[in-house]
Amino acid sequence: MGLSIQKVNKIYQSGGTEFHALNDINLEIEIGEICVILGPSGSGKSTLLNAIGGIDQVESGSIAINDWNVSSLKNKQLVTFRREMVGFVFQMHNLIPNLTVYENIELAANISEAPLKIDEMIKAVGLEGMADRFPRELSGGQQQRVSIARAIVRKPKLLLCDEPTGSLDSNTSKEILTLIKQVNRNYNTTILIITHNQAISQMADRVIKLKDGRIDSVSVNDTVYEPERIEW
Ligand SMILES: Nc1ncnc2c1ncn2[C@@H]1O[C@H](COP(=O)(O)OP(=O)(O)OP(=O)(O)O)[C@@H](O)[C@H]1O
Repeated sequence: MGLSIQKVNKIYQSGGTEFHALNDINLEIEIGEICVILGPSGSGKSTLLNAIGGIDQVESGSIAINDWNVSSLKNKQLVTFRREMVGFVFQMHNLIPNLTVYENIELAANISEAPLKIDEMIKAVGLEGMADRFPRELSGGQQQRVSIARAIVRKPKLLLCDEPTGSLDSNTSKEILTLIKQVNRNYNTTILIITHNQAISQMADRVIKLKDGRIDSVSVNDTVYEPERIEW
């Protein structure tokens, strides 16, 4: 099945005027794909990601993920959908400052019926020995590792990343992308990555370009690079 988006429209109302942030978006993404979403600022990337993740409602059209018809879910079902299906990673990782690494991940694990083991998560993201540190005691890249652990501890089918390397240098970015690739491999997680960095599309199976709230192009890569081999 995978992700199927049909004729999706999103309109924002502000100050009495309407703004069409998404216009007739159609898109098919297969399970286990890494998909990069590119486009200028304001082209609708975050709006699309938030609609897919059930954070935002759309005006019309349908968004279906496996057996979930996201666009028709109501409040309580949306919460269940997000809890069972989706992990989010943002540029600003939104870790809770007065909780340790372990506790930040635990908080996410607690809302799942069968989470992965927190210690194993910490190891998997390369933070062994740092479980008791607070976010302020970590580098930006390490904080992003925690946010990835937090997103995947619930074993989401879909990992939605909004500028996950936006505030990181190129080497740290490659490490984080390598980690995201490992998540994709180990759990067959479908991954969507929003980025301004065209280079990141080298690791994608599918590249979507948005422009003015419309799909400008969709391409499928013949050659998919390992993140460490990306030419930055
Ligand atoms: N809550 C809102 N109310 C009104 N307009 C909004 C709202 N959220 C977003 N928009 C507008 O919708 C358009 C798309 O925004 P969106 O954040 O999806 O773009 P983006 O491609 O992710 O941009 P960026 O790369 O700068 O993050 C923008 O013009 C934005 O100003």
